[in-house]
Formats: sequence, structure tokens, C-alpha cells
Amino acid sequence: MRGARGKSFPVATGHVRADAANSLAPGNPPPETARVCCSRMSRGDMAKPLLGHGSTEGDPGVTPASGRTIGVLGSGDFARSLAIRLVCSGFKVVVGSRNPKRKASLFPSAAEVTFQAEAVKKTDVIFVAVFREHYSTLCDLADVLAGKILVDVSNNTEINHHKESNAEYLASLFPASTVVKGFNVVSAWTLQSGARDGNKQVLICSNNQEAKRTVAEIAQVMGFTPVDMGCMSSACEIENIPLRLLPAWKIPIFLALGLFLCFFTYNLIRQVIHPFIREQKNKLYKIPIEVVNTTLPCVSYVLLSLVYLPGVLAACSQLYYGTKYRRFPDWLDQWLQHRKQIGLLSFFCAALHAVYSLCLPMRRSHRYLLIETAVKQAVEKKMNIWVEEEVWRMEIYISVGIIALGLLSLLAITSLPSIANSLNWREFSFIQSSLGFIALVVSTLHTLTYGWSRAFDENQYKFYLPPTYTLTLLVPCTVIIAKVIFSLPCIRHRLLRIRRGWEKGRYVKFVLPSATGEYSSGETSSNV
Ligand SMILES: Cc1cc2nc3c(=O)[nH]c(=O)nc-3n(C[C@H](O)[C@H](O)[C@H](O)COP(=O)(O)OP(=O)(O)OC[C@H]3O[C@@H](n4cnc5c(N)ncnc54)[C@H](O)[C@@H]3O)c2cc1C
Ligand SMILES: NC(=O)C1=CN([C@@H]2O[C@H](COP(=O)(O)OP(=O)(O)OC[C@H]3O[C@@H](n4cnc5c(N)ncnc54)[C@H](OP(=O)(O)O)[C@@H]3O)[C@@H](O)[C@H]2O)C=CC1
Ligand code: HEM
Ligand SMILES: [Cu+2]
Ligand SMILES: [Fe+3]
Repeated sequence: MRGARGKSFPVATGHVRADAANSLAPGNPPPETARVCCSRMSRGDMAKPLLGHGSTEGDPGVTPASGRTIGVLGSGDFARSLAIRLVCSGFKVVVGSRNPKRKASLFPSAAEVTFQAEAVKKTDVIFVAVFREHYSTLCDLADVLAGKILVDVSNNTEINHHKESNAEYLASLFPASTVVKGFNVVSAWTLQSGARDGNKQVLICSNNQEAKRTVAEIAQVMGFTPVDMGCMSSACEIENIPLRLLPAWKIPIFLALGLFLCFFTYNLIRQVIHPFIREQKNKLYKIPIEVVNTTLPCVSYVLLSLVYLPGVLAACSQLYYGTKYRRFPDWLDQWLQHRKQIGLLSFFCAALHAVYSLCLPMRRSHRYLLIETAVKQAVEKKMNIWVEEEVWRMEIYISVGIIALGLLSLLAITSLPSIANSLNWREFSFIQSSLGFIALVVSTLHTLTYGWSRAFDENQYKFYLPPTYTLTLLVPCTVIIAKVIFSLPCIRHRLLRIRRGWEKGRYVKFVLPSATGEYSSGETSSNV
């Protein structure tokens, strides 16, 4: 749930009873028993609740940290994991089920499992862990639920599946209760195994601040990070989140696939179809490795240049308008937001390309061709086949390729949230912006030394199509030339001023009253 809009919660303890307050404050470790139980908790333990031996009852040393009782309606996966996590966090739990006898054994013995009506009487915060379609079966409990907080944890099967959110629907069924949306982005498994880095966030919304704060505090005690998503109108958005698959990656993946298809087709024409038509030679064997290994690097290289092109366009726009306060066009804003994903896809393709390249010599076809060439040269009595220029060319382009990949790996590592969080923004920007640009320059050197003079060799033109690497050079070279121009002192200085808030022509014309009291026509200006 990285980057979810919303703000974190101030933990207020005013309204919560004193004993519950200090336990609700973040960072209060759950009681020893609970911690021991949680550390040994595993999926298998779901069926055999461990708390029986170490239940908090009867053990003088340990009282439930919060003493607060939390209700759970439903006895399914989510209800069970929720009960375990709540008990581990020191809450008292009462589960309401239609069939308590049958379900009791699935819950930790510290949790009380009883009928729904019984359960809701014992607490003022109830998690409704049933599907939306079964909400109406709870209507007989409306009186008992009046004035209580209902936490709607439900998800849908499709985005915007219903005209109103499940939480709003629940609120319409129980107008006398207060509904808070929350916990739906947490899977039953995470609930049970505890919050790990990726899905620590619990998005919460409600029209009632107090109720929202209460649920947030419970989330904090459970080890989650509550994120305030505002009022109930955000419930739809919160319910859609678990249904979206890697939203930030869609456009970059389609871009990479599109580039792959184009370059693959181009290379197929040049390396397989051309020899088949012109020389009746069957080169189909080249497809799995050679064609792929001249496609992947091109995709990687173009993607890498598309990471730095928006920064160049952004700079051009700022220089042109003489301000940084003018919104970029949406397409550029979108592009700037997707640079991380484009960069990581570039790294992924480059890494594959490196592995493919290192495997080139181990192929059977490579050996046959090598032997064939050797025999041919022996027959033609060609002894000295060493071409110094070619040797150097290959030594250089492979070595430079390895350096480029090393730099990309560094960028990829600093993309990891745990690493990025350990850098300050200047360090992060230096690595991403400066080192990233150097990686682009080094990759260009690799490509140019690989291509060398092929672009001027007419044998390299198949069906008049130029060698593939020449197609890849356009965007990267544009970015490199632009960056060189921006580094010229006059332009660099202006760009830095703009990025520090200076604005072209932002001055106020005003007329100074002269000593005699008339207004002179002189104009003065000041930057506002
Ligand atoms: C392997 C790899 C991993 C990467 N990982 C990350 C990553 O984790 N996070 C990341 O952000 N990038 C990542 N990138 C992309 C790239 O490295 C960074 O975005 C880098 O900061 C771009 O530098 P730049 O000099 O092009 O532009 P910048 O210097 O970042 O930006 C140029 C100017 O554009 C404007 N600008 C920049 N961003 C915005 C914006 N979002 N909205 C409005 N104006 C803006 C600013 O005025 C800025 O001064 C990765 C790239 C690669 C290859
Ligand atoms: N599973 C997960 O990982 C997650 C689930 N959720 C949400 O949690 C809620 C429960 O999910 P989950 O536990 O997986 O579902 P389950 O089907 O496992 O449990 C749902 C519970 O609802 C009750 N129930 C079932 N049928 C009916 C019925 N016809 N009438 C009344 N009550 C019924 C049952 O409790 P009893 O028989 O005891 O009354 C049952 O245990 C859903 O809204 C889901 O979207 C949210 C995030 C993650
Ligand atoms: C360990 C790192 C690398 C090695 C060993 C390597 C090796 C090679 C080899 C052997 C070729 C010739 C491919 C062939 O003829 O089949 C090649 C071409 C190429 N490489 Fe790399 N490379 C590396 C990294 C990179 C990186 C990081 C990039 C760019 C991001 C890159 C971009 C290219 C390009 C664009 C070509 C030309 C492809 C063509 O037009 O046919 N390489 N590389
Ligand atoms: Cu436990
Ligand atoms: Fe439905």
C-alpha cells in the first residue's frame, strides 16, 4: 500500500479508558504470553490455538494489556486471524457466530466464541468479518448494535462492483451504529503472521473522527500503521485497492512489451527472414538466443533513455516558462511518476541481456560455426586471422557493457525502499540522477563500440534496413546532448535559480510617488 494518500494518525488517548489508553499507545509491547505465543504462531497453529496453555486468565503475572474487549462477527479465515492477532496484542476477544459450538475449537481459547447477539452485547467495537451479501442477516442485531462502532473489513470481487461501497451499505443497514472502513487491505495471512514491511498500512475512513481514532489505535496496538483516508466517501477507493494489480507498473510494462515486439520483429526480418529469402538459408535456430539477445539490449537501452528524457523535457519547460510553478502537462507528469518502474524494467532487460551474452559461446551452433570457420581457413591456408581492431572492439564493448550493468544494479538497489529510506534526498537524487545519467552514457559507449563501423557497411543493410543498434541511438543521444547543453554554466545557473523558486518576469509594476507628491511615470520592479 505504498504511497497511499492519507495522513498518519495522532494517537490520542483522551477518550479511551486510562488502562486501555496506555496499552493502546503505539509501541506498547503485547504481554509476554502473547508475544511468546505470536512468535511460535504458524499456519498450523490456526487449528490448534496455543493460548490454552498460556492463556491470560489465571496467570497473576499477566493481565490483558488493554482490558478492552473487541467483538468479531463471523468465524471464517479473516475472523480467526483477526481474533489471533487481537489476542496476541493483548485484547479480550468475543466472537459472534451462528454456530459457536462447531467453530469454538478454531479460535484461541482466550477468545470467547458465542452467539452473535451475545457477543455484540459485550463490546462497543465490533469487526464485521462476513461478506457484504450476508450483512442483511445481521439486521436482527440492529438494536444491540446501536451506538457501537462497526468495522467494515469487506472487499469486493471486482472494482466498483456495487453502486455504493460495502461500508456505506453497512451504514445504511445500521444507521444507529457508527461504521469505520478498515483492515480490508490486510490479508488474513498477514493478520495472523503480523505486519511485515510491505503491507503494514491499514487504510481507515469514517464520517466519525472519534470512531476512526479508536480503530486507528487498535490497529497501532496490533502492529499496523493506520492511514487516515478521510471520510466515508473514500471507502470505495479503499475497497478497490486490493483489486488493483501493480497499478504503477501497467504503463511501463506495456511500453517494454511494445518495444520488445518492435525490435524482435525487426531483428527477425534482418537475421532470419532476410537470409531465408535471399540465400535460402534456414536460420530459425537464431530465434531463441541471438534474435532475443539483440532485442533485449535494445529494449533496455531505449527504456533507460526514456527514464531521463522526461527530466530533460521538464527542464526545457521550466527554462521556457522561466518558472517551476507551472504544472507540467498530464502526460509529462504521468511519465515523471513512472520513471522508477521504467528504470527497473530497463535493468531487468539489461541483466537478461548480459546472461544471454555470456551464454553465446556455449551454444552448439556457435561451436559448429567456429569449427567450420577454422576448417575453411585451414583449407584456404589463412594462418594469421588476428584482426587487432576487432579484438580491441570486442574487449572494449564487453567491458563497458559490464560497467553499465554495474551502474544499473546500483540504481536498482537504491530503489529498494529499505535502502532508499537510509539515504537523504540529495544522496538519492545524486545516485538516481547523476549515476543514472552516467549509466546511460556508458551504455551508449557500449552500443557504439559494439556497432562500430557497421552503420557504414552496406552488407549490414538487409532489405535496406540499417543495423538494429542504429535505431536505438536516437533517444539516448538526444538526452545526452540536452544534458550537456543544460550543464553549460549560463543555462545551468538559470535552471538552478528556477528550481530554487526564481521566476522570469514576475515583477510588479508600480509607480513611486515623487518628492513633490506627483506620481512619476518611472517604473520599478521587484521579484515577488
Ligand atoms: C534501475 C533504476 C532504478 C530507478 N529507481 C528509481 C526510484 O526508486 N525512484 C525514482 O524516483 N526514480 C528511479 N529511477 C528513475 C531515475 O533514476 C530518477 O527518476 C532520476 O531522479 C531522474 O533524474 P533526472 O535527472 O532525469 O531528473 P530529476 O533531476 O529527477 O528531475 C528533473 C527535474 O524535473 C522536475 N521533476 C522531477 N520529478 C518530478 C515530479 N515527479 N513532478 C514534477 N516535477 C518533477 C524537477 O524540477 C527536477 O529538478 C530509476 C532508474 C533506474 C534505471
Ligand atoms: N480472507 C481474507 O484474507 C480477507 C477477507 N476480508 C473480508 O473479510 C470478510 C470475511 O472473509 P472470510 O473470513 O475470508 O470469509 P469466510 O467465508 O471464511 O467467513 C465468512 C463468515 O461469515 C459467516 N457467514 C457465512 N455465510 C453466511 C450467511 N449466509 N449468513 C450469515 N453469515 C454467514 C460465517 O460465520 P458464522 O457461520 O460463524 O456465522 C463465516 O465464517 C469478507 O467481507 C472479506 O471480504 C478482507 C480482507 C482479507
Ligand atoms: C554484463 C553486461 C553486458 C554484456 C556482457 C554485454 C554484451 C553484449 C554483446 C555480446 C553484444 C552483442 C550481441 C550479439 O551480437 O548477439 C551486445 C550488444 C548490445 N548491448 Fe550489451 N552487454 C552488456 C550490458 C549491456 C547494457 C547494460 C546495455 C544497455 C542498457 C547493453 C546494450 C546493448 C546494445 C544496445 C547492443 C546492440 C544490440 C544490437 O543492436 O544487436 N548491453 N552486448
Ligand atoms: Cu499468537
Ligand atoms: Fe456482489
